[in-house]
Amino acid sequence: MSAWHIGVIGGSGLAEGIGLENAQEIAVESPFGAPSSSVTTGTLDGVRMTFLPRHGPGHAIPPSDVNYRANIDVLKRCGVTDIVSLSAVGSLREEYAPGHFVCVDQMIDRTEGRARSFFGSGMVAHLALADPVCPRLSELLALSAHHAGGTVHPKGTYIAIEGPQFSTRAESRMYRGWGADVIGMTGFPEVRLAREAELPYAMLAMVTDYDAWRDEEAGVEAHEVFATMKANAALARAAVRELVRLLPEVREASPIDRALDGAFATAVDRRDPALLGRLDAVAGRVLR
Ligand SMILES: CSC[C@H]1O[C@H](OP(=O)(O)O)[C@H](O)[C@@H]1O
Ligand SMILES: Nc1ncnc2[nH]cnc12
Repeated sequence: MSAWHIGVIGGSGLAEGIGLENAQEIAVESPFGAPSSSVTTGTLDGVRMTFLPRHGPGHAIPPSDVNYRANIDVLKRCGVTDIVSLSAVGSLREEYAPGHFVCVDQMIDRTEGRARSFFGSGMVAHLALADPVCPRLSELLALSAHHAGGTVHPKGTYIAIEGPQFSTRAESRMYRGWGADVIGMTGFPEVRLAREAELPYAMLAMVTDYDAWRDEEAGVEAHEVFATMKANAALARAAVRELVRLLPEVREASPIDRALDGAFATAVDRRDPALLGRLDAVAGRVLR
């Protein structure tokens, strides 16, 4: 049992932050390179919160160039216990309309060539990812978004594409056929890395468009995403404020807090000391 410390990763249209009290901006270094930005740390209703804009100040970093490893490492170094991702998504279902929230529960990875693990040669780790999202945090998030006045879908399968271009109609229809409900460009490898860092992760996805699968309509364009996000950013911030009110006073342990237990394949005498050094925050609990 411990205190909550929620890390919020703000996506498109949410770089300005979530209105923290006693806010302090801190530049935190990571052995995995430069994070998207300095973090803003503070409180909301007495709960410790740390905010990081995924695409950096002024949205200068595209999805393929976000240093997801540094971002997660930095949040871990700040003492974050759980991560909430705020993300703009396209909808692949008629009933998930622009302006609605989706609390994603399953995810499909179509990204390419992004650094997707903190581990590697000299320290091999295999973690379970059958349920990529933390059910406890995701349920609380769905309730918070509902309390904030949003229309919320408590489940949905998210597919991450490499981007930066949006999908063709054929791709969009194929993803529907695969069972995906919403589409974005940033959920992977973020969710993989959060799990490796033993941080429960939930995504509050905000539907901004219908992607490209509807025959009678033009495909999504970026200005549509930005306009919908602008209109709904206040609702997303309100959902985060509601989340803080709904959190149980004490944080019960989650199985994800121990995700690295039993995950290491590499014999102790074959481990790479340089890599182990970089893992001081992410895997500090087990390697100390
Ligand atoms: C601006 S349209 C595409 C852009 O929006 C989403 O970003 P985020 O997930 O950070 O909210 C999507 O993944 C793309 O990066
Ligand atoms: N249609 C879409 N495809 C990929 N990422 C998105 N982010 C918002 N809308 C999107």
